[in-house]
Amino acid sequence: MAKNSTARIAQNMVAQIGKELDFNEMGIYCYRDSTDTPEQLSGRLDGIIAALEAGDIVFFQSPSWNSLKFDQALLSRIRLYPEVKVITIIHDVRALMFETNRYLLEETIAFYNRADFLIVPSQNMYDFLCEHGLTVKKYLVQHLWDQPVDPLTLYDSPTQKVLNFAGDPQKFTFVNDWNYDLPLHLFAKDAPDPKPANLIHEGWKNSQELLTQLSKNGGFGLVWNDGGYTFEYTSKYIAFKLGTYLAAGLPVIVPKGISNEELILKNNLGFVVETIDEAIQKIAEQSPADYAQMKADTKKFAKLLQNGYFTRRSLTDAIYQVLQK
Ligand SMILES: O=c1ccn([C@@H]2O[C@H](COP(=O)(O)OP(=O)(O)O)[C@@H](O)[C@H]2O)c(=O)[nH]1
Repeated sequence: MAKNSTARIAQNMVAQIGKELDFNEMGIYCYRDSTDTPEQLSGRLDGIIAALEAGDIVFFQSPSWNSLKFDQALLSRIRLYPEVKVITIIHDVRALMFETNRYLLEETIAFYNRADFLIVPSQNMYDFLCEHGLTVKKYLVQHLWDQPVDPLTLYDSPTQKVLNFAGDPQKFTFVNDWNYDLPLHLFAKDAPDPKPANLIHEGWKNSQELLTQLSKNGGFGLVWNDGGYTFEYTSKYIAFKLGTYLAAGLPVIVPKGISNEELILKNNLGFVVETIDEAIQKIAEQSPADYAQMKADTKKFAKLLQNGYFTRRSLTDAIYQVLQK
């Protein structure tokens, strides 16, 4: 997996928080697994689970980003140990990410059905999976991705009227035509070509630099997409960037229908809008005092993400529940 990929950042973060809770990591190498012979695959799986013992609890971060067949084989190997409990953390559902992957849905749900407990990104995702054959009754909802960071590395900018967006313009093409007066700071390796006048290209930053720069820029963090199939997915998954912005202390702008809409409104963490035009208007109309209040509420909430409490809560609560009838 690419060093900078969001999936990798998220999985490493969960593993790191698990280690802080005294879990042992079973690292999984991401590779072209179709090149393995059955013997090679078997040896590899044994290596991954070498420290596993009967009665252990295993958190399976799904997908491993190898093939579904690989994940199924690994789970079968884990399942050979008596009394093992498997808690599957659904990071991403490949079948829902791209329309061309939809055919994988049934097999993916069959894979989830082999877990004793599920950590799902949202209630929407759980309900959707149930409608398509999910039978696991024990689950909890994760809600947000944490973004562990030392708050002393962050700034407190009073700037209100700017937007920040972390994402590749090839995947989120709306940034290529940014023609609003409100400046948009783009965090991505490549700038759109031609670059819109009010788009400030920040380049790719590592996690710490990104958080620091976001806090320096101030304004709002934007969670947006190009609609269509991707939008259907965002009503069920958790945008990683949402946790990033909030941990940096920035209120957010999110599209209506996103899985964590309620949480954002309830805690005064930003605006839920149907269009970018609406977002621009809301920001234009917002008084400095209202922004300061929103920011203060966001900074209070950010402590949860900065200290990894969403992940800690999910991991410990899942154990608590899976060991009970
Ligand atoms: O300069 C950058 C831009 C992005 N990111 C990371 O990439 C995430 C956003 O990636 P993506 O758009 O793929 O994720 P999504 O929000 O769709 O889950 C951010 O939250 C950051 O963790 C980063 O570290 N540096």
